[in-house]
Amino acid sequence: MGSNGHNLRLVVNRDKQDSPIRGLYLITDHGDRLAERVEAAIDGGVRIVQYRNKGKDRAQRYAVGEELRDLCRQRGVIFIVNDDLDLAQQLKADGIHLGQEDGDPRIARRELGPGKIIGVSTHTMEEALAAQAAGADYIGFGAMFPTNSKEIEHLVGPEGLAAIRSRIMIPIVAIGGITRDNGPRVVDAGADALAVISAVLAHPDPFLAATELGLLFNRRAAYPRGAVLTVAGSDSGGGAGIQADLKTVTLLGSYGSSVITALTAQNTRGVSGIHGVPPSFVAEQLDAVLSDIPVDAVKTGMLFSAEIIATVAEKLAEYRKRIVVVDPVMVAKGGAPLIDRGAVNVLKDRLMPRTYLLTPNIPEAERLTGLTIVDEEGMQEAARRLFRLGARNVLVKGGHLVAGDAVDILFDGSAFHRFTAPRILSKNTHGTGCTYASAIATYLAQGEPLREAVGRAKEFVTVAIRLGQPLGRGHGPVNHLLAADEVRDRNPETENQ
Ligand SMILES: Cc1ncc(COP(=O)(O)OP(=O)(O)O)c(N)n1
Ligand SMILES: Cc1ncsc1CCOP(=O)(O)O
Ligand SMILES: [Mg+2]
Repeated sequence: MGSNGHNLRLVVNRDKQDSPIRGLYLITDHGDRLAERVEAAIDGGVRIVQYRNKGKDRAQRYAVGEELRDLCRQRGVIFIVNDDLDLAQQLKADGIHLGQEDGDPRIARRELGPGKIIGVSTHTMEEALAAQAAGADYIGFGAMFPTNSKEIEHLVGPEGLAAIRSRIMIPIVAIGGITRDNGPRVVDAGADALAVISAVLAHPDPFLAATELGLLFNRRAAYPRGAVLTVAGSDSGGGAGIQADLKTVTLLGSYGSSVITALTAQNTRGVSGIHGVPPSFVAEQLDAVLSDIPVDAVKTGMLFSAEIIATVAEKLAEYRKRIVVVDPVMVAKGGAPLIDRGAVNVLKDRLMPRTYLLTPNIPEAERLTGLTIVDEEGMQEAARRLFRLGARNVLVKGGHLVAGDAVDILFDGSAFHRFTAPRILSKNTHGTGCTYASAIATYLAQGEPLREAVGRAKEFVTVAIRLGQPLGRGHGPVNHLLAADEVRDRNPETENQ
């Protein structure tokens, strides 16, 4: 029976376009709680598991393999055994992965039959061509980067993969030292799948680690690439709220959907009225979107009330959405409060622990931490405190500081990263925060690692402010359209992938 739990013969099409060998490919380690960690990784998006056990105890190897095989079958995940042909046959695995010293793929094909998957480790063009000629269904190719998981003799790098890409018609599975941060180079070099051990199985949260790595494959998807859900209020004036969010997401190349938390009667001069949406209807909107649309990133803006914040936190947990950018909107540009008093504590207690990136401005950071922030040192302390409250990453935006460049500070739990841009003196800045957070969510959904996503979003929002529209008699909106054109022109290579 195939790993999808049916009696369907797994017909492996060797053309890479139709092959199931794509995306995130997990290789097992020898650590404790292996099945538990593998299951979390599968829930996070792993679609191929390679059981790699170098132990001497054959019974133990079989027992662990059986448990993993059953898990993969239950979840419709391909189960491949490393090196050992007998073990692969005993476990009725979906395939085998052979090293250069592990036997002839032609013999493996004869033993396993046409419906099984055969992968071969390769390190050079010659080895890759030979494996392809021998009938391999895919090749492993590496190592991409240095790794502690195995003694490696060949460090070929993404450049080595790019060099063989045009001559290899079967899937290329890149391997060796791959992480969320260096993975884009490997995907951009042409890898069909990323094989990892430690980036996922040594991570304290394998679900999140697999989710982050899985997003990298959106880098090559057709436009609109990546899907972003905004959960925010409606700004009737069109400059902020879900209107700004959907303009940003769409113009930067992703698919945007929206859940509305409040209706505001608003223009460039301020907010004249607010109607909160019943929390039950916010829940209904979230169910409608998250039960159907494959949302890669969620961005939250105005959440209005404690009940709505609790509802959003519950639904993010229910649908296991972890790439969540929370823009803690509290006060409108004109000074109107956009959140009720009790809601701030609920945001800290219920939503921040589910936040991938929190993007407070100075006043919002002060309200959330009780600090008074007058300089970058104060921004760093606020970021640390907000990280300790549960936000996985914190971006404190320095636009409200009066002196010097517009500096934002990103804290990822271990290091600070500065993002600077010339301060632009303009009154047409309505929607800046919404636009910045939505741009970050969009770039994350498109497979940019966090620092790159923040850097590109900072560039986009800075241009949008510079080109802001003198619309209305108050604070005009930032210019999403011309800013998207300008940043696209500056980064043409990202548009052609
Ligand atoms: C997908 C993939 N690529 C390469 C390897 C390495 O396999 P091998 O060369 O057999 O080395 P060991 O894994 O046996 O140490 C792999 N396992 N998977
Ligand atoms: C099995 C293997 N083959 C080449 S590198 C490697 C180890 C990959 O592990 P990690 O993803 O932790 O670098
Ligand atoms: Mg081997």
